[in-house]
Amino acid sequence: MIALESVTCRYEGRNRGDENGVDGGGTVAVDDVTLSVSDGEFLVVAGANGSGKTTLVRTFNGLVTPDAGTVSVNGVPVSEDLVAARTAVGMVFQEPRDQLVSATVGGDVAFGPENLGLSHGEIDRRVAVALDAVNMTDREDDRIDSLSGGERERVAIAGALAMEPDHLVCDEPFTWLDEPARESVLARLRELHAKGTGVVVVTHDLRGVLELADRVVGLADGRIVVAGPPHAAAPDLAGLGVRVPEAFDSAGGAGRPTDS
Ligand SMILES: Nc1ncnc2c1ncn2[C@@H]1O[C@H](COP(=O)(O)OP(=O)(O)OP(=O)(O)O)[C@@H](O)[C@H]1O
Repeated sequence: MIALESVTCRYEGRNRGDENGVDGGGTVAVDDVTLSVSDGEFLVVAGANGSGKTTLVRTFNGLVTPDAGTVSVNGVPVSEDLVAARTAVGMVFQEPRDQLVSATVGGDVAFGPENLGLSHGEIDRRVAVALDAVNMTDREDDRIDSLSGGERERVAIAGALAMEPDHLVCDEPFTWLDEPARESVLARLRELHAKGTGVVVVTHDLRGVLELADRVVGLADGRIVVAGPPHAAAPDLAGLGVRVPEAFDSAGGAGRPTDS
C-alpha cells in the first residue's frame, strides 16, 4: 500500500499565476493531499496540465520529496528506505526515451535487476517474464532505436516490471502512441491488473482507461477535488479539463473526494 498523509510539494521560483497558488514566491504543485493506494488497485489520476499529477505520483517512490507531510510504502516511510520504495513502486515516465538506457531491449529490461545484484539466472527469468507481460517475447536482441513509440513504451513498462513492483505507475503513457499502440498498452495494463499488480495511470485523456479503473481521483491546483469509482466520478471530471469518454460523461452521481 502507498499512503500519503497531508502531502504538500512546492517548487521555488515560479508562480502558478494566481494568488491562491503562490507561496513564498514558488508554486504549490501538490497541496495537502491525503491518499491511499491499495495493493492491487487500478487507480487513475486525472487532471489538466499543471494540476500536479506528475509531482504527486513522483512522491510515491521518493523521486520528489514532499515539503510537508509523509509518504509511506508498505508501512515504511519513503524517506527512511528509498530502495524499498523504488522496488515496490515501479515508474514509467511520460517520455520513455528518458528511461531507456541500453542499446537493446534485453539489456534495457535487465538493467534494474542487475542493479539489485541478482544472479544471472534470476535476471534472465525476470527479463523473460517482463517481456512476456508486454507481448514482446523473444525480442531481447532488438535494438531500442529500431522500435516504434508503442514498442518503446512497452519496453519501459517491462523494465519497471522486471523489478517485480507491487505498484506500476505510468505517467501519461499514451502521449506518443497511435490508436493501435494505445490499445496494446491498455491491454497489457489490464492483464497486469488482473494478475494482481497495482496500476496507477496518470492521464488527462481517459479514453479506454476509465473502464479499467477501480477508482479515479481528479486533481485541480494540486488538490484532490474528485474521487470515487469511475461512473460516479466521471461527470465531475469533465469540468477539470480532462477528456472523458462519452459512455461515462453522463453517468452516475457526484464523485466527492470522500474516500481518498
Ligand atoms: N521542476 C519544476 N520547477 C518549477 N515548477 C515546476 C516544476 N515541475 C512542475 N512545476 C510546476 O508545478 C505544477 C504542477 O506540475 P506537474 O508537472 O506536477 O503537473 P501535471 O498535472 O503533471 O502537468 P502535465 O500534465 O503538464 O505534466 C505546475 O504549475 C508546474 O509548472
